[in-house]
Amino acid sequence: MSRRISILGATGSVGTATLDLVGRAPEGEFEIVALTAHSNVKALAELAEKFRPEIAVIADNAKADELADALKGSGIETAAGPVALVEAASRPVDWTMAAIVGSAGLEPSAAALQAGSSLALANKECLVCAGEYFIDLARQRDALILPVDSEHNAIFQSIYPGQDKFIRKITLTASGGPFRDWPVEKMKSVTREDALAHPVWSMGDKISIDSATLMNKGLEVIEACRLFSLPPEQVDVVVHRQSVIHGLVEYIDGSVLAQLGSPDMRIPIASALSWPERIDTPAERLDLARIGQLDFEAPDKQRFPALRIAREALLAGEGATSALNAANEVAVAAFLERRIGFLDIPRLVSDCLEQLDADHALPQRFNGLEEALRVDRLARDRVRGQLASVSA
Ligand SMILES: NC(=O)C1=CN([C@@H]2O[C@H](COP(=O)(O)OP(=O)(O)OC[C@H]3O[C@@H](n4cnc5c(N)ncnc54)[C@H](OP(=O)(O)O)[C@@H]3O)[C@@H](O)[C@H]2O)C=CC1
Ligand SMILES: CC(=O)[C@@H](O)[C@H](O)COP(=O)(O)O
Ligand SMILES: [Mn+2]
Repeated sequence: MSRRISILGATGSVGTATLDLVGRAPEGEFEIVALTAHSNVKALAELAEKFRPEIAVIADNAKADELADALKGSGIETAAGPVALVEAASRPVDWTMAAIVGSAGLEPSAAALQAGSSLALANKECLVCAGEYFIDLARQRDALILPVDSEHNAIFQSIYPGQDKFIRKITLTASGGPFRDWPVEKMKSVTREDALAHPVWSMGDKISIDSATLMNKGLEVIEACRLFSLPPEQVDVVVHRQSVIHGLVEYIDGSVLAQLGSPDMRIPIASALSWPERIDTPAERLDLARIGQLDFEAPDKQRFPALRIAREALLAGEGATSALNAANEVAVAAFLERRIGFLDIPRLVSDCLEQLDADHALPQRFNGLEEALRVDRLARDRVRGQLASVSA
């Protein structure tokens, strides 16, 4: 009996890694319902021709005709625009990979859960922006959220069934990013290319910049608190440059269980795709003797303020974490467009949060997705205003 699956963000780093695994599965194992992208029609059409989904959706309305032309005569339905994206994500499937980047993934990922699909959640922004909503929705729909973010998948694999109540703390590892050994003076003038050169993982642009500022780890602390229902003080971060250990769970008896693996996203994706079973992957196997040494150090809060800013937002509640994420997305995009410096990213985020907090615009907890999206828009407008004044 084949499993019906959809991949939201099919053309991205996680999306293509997911399809690599799907392509290695036995014939008939999976029936692909929807593949989606934002604007990369060529890549989406090529994937659609290869994997034969029911529907291929491009989120950018302006690309509707280009996609329809690219798949003309293929027998594959095409659609465009945010409404079509949510519709496609709502189609009844057993399993959905949520691999759209940013808060753009909120509505389609929620639609998949609403339709009762298991949600393989790579899109950490869903939980950063509206974590309580997603957790409640999964409970209401009796749907599973399977963490794909490598650290959270590691924690998920290390929690023995029924023993979550015995957890003393969890630890997320961080590679430290490309600037882990750089003096702050040198960090002032890093280029887009420097920041995208992640020392360990090959990822999409946005998360690569987040890893360089350590905002990724801040987002992951928020993601972990909401996913595993833990208070911030029970979620630790340690810089571990080899990124061999991805996450650790310390229990009240002193036992620490961890998940290790080579830095290949196909391992956590496979874990979510096959759970509660396991499947083979082409990921390189660990050779600890060759690796030789594993290093650990505390994150440097002076050079990397983003982790502290994220933890402060977490304590302030969902309004602050949604605004943090939105402000960060706008600032990262501005850096990638070479409009601001690298160290401006955390500063813009912090300034935006201070302003919105002063305006009492940030609720402690959202009543629904619409409220989260309203705060998202508010924060984006605020940072765009700051950027306009900087570049004026
Ligand atoms: N890459 C990794 O190793 C990891 C990623 N993650 C998380 O997974 C998610 C995806 O990351 P990653 O694969 O690196 O991202 P990529 O940038 O590589 O891919 C993003 C995907 O989302 C699509 N997309 C972008 N913007 C929109 C939009 N506005 N509406 C609809 N679709 C959109 C892109 O389409 P198009 O190609 O047309 O632009 C692409 O398919 C992120 O939330 C990230 O934090 C978590 C852990 C590891
Ligand atoms: C692969 C993955 O899960 C990424 O989130 C990765 O962890 C980013 O690297 P950092 O540990 O440097 O943030
Ligand atoms: Mn991660």
